[in-house]
Amino acid sequence: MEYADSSPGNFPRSCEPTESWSISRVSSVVTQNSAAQRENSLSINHLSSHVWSKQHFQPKYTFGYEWADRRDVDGMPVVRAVRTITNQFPELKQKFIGIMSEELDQAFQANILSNGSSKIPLWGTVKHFGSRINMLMMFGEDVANNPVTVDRGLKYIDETTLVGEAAKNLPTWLIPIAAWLIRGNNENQKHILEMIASETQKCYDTLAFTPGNTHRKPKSILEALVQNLPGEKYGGRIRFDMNTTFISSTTATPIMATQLLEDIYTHPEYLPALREEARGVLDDPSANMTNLPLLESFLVESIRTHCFLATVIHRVPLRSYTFSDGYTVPAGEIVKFYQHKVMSDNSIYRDANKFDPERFQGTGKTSCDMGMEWPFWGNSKLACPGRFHVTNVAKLIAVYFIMNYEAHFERTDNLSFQFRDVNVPNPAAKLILKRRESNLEERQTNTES
Ligand code: HEM
Repeated sequence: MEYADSSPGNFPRSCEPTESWSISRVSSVVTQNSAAQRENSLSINHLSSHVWSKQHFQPKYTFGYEWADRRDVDGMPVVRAVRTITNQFPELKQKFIGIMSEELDQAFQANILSNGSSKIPLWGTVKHFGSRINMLMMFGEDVANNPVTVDRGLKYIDETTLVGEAAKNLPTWLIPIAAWLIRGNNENQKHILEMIASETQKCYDTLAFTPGNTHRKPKSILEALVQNLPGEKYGGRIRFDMNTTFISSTTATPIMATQLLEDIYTHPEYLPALREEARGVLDDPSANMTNLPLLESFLVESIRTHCFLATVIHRVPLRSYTFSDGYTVPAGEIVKFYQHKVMSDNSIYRDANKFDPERFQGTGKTSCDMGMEWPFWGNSKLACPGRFHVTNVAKLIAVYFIMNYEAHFERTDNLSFQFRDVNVPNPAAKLILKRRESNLEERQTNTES
């Protein structure tokens, strides 16, 4: 087989051998197109995403409850709820800008230099306001504007990641001790689960008092989910779906946005053209972010070169599975699609290691594409429903920065680094910002015209 490779020695990133919890079942990494295409047409009861998720998240230890497997249902309610809210991007855009503007002003003031410019920690800043944007979309404005909940939510995500790692790497008897050391009395998780319960209750109360509300436009994924599941009030499903989606999605958009900013500000020669293209976008309530060809090309190239998840489409065969070329994966072994190899393949992308901002301009390729050469969002059956929101928000953040600030990095080395199979922004990277006075005039002209 041309690409399939189950030998740990051949992995260029550090994800594989460190998965010690699966050492007895060496992970298979599949990058061959035909193999993955076939997987696409398979029942999810054969190659299970759910079993992999359980091994990855270790819910028994991280969340304190086991997961029911419901993903066989087509049009899963949470997927529909995410799509419903994603479609409201034009209405949510000004609120997203409000959060960003408030937090960037604070970061600017807190890190101001004697010459009037400011040196902000880029990742910490974007992570915080980007996570609030995600919380607004998931739970609504009250939650996103509550600083205690936002703070506890971010701590809960970090703690869950650490407890999950501990559960995968330590002997069973040590896991509760490690979990206690990491999160103490688990106050952050309790706070978030209570918030989910009380917000859910509010949505059901609204539905009960005014049944006509089933048809009103939901203001959050939670409200859309309640409308999709009117009989689930006491079922636990809402808590499961919202908690899992919160943990897995909240910091992903800020990672993408930060890496896009890294790429833009390390290619300053493109700033005039990017600004010209983005003129008016922040003030136009109908602007939908899909008509920015240079920025789109930047984003596609940024996703391709950072490829922040080296592997995707993780599955566990429930019974042994044979790929079209004869390669058999035994039941219980993890299979994952090695997208980093595809994204950096010179036969697909000429001079693949080079960051070329214009590579995709005029090609029709977009950051939301799906397919074997663009597996970033998963395969078609379980593809990420959040992808339109994520790419819209990443572009919105980039436009906000480039229209409002001149900026450069204090140092351009190690802006992102590898941690296992993830390419993460470096928290130590600092961006030096100077306000663009000319932007005020531009915005006034745009509003007048
Ligand atoms: C950079 C950000 C993100 C990336 C890279 C990403 C990527 C993915 C991938 C690879 C999958 C799995 C596909 C598969 O296994 O075949 C997935 C599933 C999913 N994602 Fe995302 N995602 C992101 C952000 C989000 C956001 C912001 C939300 C919603 C708030 C979201 C909601 C979901 C849901 C609900 C699923 C499960 C889909 C299903 O079971 O059908 N994602 N995502």
